Amino acid sequence: METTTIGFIGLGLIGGSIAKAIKKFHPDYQIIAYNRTRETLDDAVFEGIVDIACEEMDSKFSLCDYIFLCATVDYNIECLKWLKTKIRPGCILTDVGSVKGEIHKEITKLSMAANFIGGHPMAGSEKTGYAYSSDHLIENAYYILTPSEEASLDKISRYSELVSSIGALPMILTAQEHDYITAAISHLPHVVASSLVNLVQKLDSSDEHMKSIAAGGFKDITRIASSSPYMWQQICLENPDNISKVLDEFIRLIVQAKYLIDQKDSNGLYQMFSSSRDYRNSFDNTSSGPIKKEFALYCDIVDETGAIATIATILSMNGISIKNIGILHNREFDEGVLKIDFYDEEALKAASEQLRKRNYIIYER
Ligand SMILES: NC(=O)C1=CN([C@@H]2O[C@H](COP(=O)(O)OP(=O)(O)OC[C@H]3O[C@@H](n4cnc5c(N)ncnc54)[C@H](O)[C@@H]3O)[C@@H](O)[C@H]2O)C=CC1
Ligand SMILES: O=C(O)C(=O)Cc1ccc(O)cc1
Repeated sequence: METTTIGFIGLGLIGGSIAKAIKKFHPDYQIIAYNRTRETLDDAVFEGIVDIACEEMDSKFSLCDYIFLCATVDYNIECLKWLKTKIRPGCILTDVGSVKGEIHKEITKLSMAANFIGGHPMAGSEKTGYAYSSDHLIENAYYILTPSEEASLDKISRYSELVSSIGALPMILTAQEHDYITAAISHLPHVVASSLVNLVQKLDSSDEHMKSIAAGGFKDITRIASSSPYMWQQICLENPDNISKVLDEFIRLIVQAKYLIDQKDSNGLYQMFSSSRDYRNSFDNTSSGPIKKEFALYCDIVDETGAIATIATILSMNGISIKNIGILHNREFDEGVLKIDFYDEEALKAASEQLRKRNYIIYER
């Protein structure tokens, strides 16, 4: 039987992560990739992720059963004209872009709808580049599919199966539904995070006290302000109507909050914070979706040199990989604790057991 061949145009955070997940679950699949920076392709070939590296948009893409467009949303669209003459009839052409309406319009214009199923893994980070990609980035994440009207059921079910087989959760939406939903839960938050950071920069004095003191809460809600400016510029340019619509609603809520504060409306303020707390607490944290499942433990440590290294050594001696480690200061843990993130539940359980055995005080939440 012929091997399945999968092409990638753009091999950064998302392209790299999907390629790595495909190689992990389907080591026999052949991967062809083109990326603007050649070193990325060299790294991916060296790691055994990419089998055929292309110097340019190469006619080898005609071999592909699937082609993933994984560059920025504008470039994904730019590639279509070239691909139109190259893809084979049964090829499933897809993208991972954060906006779907524009690419669907172009696909229809170019009469490529029978081959196109839009895709969008709802996972990622503020980092860019292949170096940050990983085979588990999209694990348990919703992976939205927006099939063109002309895409056959066979293609849709084949693509859904591929998505499930690499550990993600396929969900089918129309491009319009997708762009409205992501405007609210992804695009607006990036605009808000960026505006909050710009606000503090504007208000801070020359001694930068605001910047120095900015603590957990501010950093939590502004992490995504460190994302790629070009990527987010392009996303805003492709989904302006939906972003503007949800922004209008957001501005209304901000004006309302200001009014409650100006009026010292204690009931209104309590209502505002309690309704957001209740709704936020009702979010499902078990599939990563926009909120990643965490496998974290919190550990009291004494403030002395080598304390973190000792814990890291205990875990590594027991074959437990750490995803992230750092001191956390917040009200819940007055003294500060060490927060350690793991890749999965098994590692979390094993780590708790090992550390408890050595009399560390562990909190799991
Ligand atoms: N960053 C994130 O968390 C998420 C991003 N997305 C979408 O995924 C797409 C890619 O984003 P990332 O992987 O984060 O970006 P990235 O910057 O890590 O990767 C993009 C890759 O495409 C390559 N590229 C860009 N322009 C090119 C061109 N003209 N020719 C050839 N290669 C080119 C770059 O060299 C880079 O390797 C975007 O469309 C974004 O909307 C979707 C879900 C999450
Ligand atoms: O870093 C985060 O939390 C993100 O929000 C990542 C992200 C960026 C773009 C997307 O289209 C989807 C997810």
